[in-house]
Amino acid sequence: MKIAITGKGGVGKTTLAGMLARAFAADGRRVLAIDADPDANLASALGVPAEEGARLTPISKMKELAKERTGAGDGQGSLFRLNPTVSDLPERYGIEHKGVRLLQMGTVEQGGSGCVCPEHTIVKRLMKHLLLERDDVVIMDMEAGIEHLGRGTAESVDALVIVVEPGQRSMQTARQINALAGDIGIKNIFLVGSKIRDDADCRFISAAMPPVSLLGFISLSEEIRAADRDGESPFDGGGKARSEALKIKDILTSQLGRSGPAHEVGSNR
Ligand SMILES: Nc1ncnc2c1ncn2[C@@H]1O[C@H](COP(=O)(O)OP(=O)(O)OP(=O)(O)O)[C@@H](O)[C@H]1O
Repeated sequence: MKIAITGKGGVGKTTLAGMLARAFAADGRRVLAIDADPDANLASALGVPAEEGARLTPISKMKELAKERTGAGDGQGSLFRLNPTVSDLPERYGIEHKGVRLLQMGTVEQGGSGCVCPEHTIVKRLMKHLLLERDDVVIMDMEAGIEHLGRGTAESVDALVIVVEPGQRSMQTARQINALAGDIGIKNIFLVGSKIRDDADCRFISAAMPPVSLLGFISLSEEIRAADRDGESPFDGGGKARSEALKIKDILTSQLGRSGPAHEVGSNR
């Protein structure tokens, strides 16, 4: 099952991605969490201790690896392989925490004149590998947008979860992402309301984007704020945040069970 999480900056994407990853792992699923947002700290949201998280380097920053795998020389415009081997990278460069393997992807700008650098090639190829060839539950924490998903890989995303907070600006971003996602062939698009204070917030979000299925809500909570401060996962707190995340995971699983996955490699167990 491949799940991409996006939404406007600061709405709670990373918090949700971390808790969902932990929720699937708690079910005994093999989970790969991909940090594809340079601003995010998915490691901390997963509860990875800071010193362990510091060991992670974004794949997009591994120049030597990119050179080695693509065979690229030093010179500008030199030729290099466009289909490098990447299947070992999650195990080699990811870290494991409570059943979740975390990989930091980073982003790569395309070169000025539209040229594609070796690092970009590695990231694109790895993304394709994770979406098309891996058997895990893959949870991707993305920037506000879906630039990581090209036409070729977007079709393999089983669910795009757009996180919104109760406000016009995050809903506006959600509508834009929804339109774009439909254009590139993502079939299952869902909404999660985050930082919810009361019933009025729930009603606002429920009414704002009717064609998109709502998976549930994460309450605005002191528990989540304190977990972020202390570098812990709110999933470990055992409070409301955990139960809300488990509920969202169950609804998502049952919704996807109904519509069928976009791409199935094999059994997950
Ligand atoms: N439900 C919540 N209750 C209280 N605080 C929250 C909640 N969700 C997120 N936060 C806090 O809001 C801030 C942003 O959350 P988070 O990093 O998850 O959002 P994001 O959408 O991934 O942000 P970015 O776009 O910057 O990566 C963090 O300080 C986080 O602890």
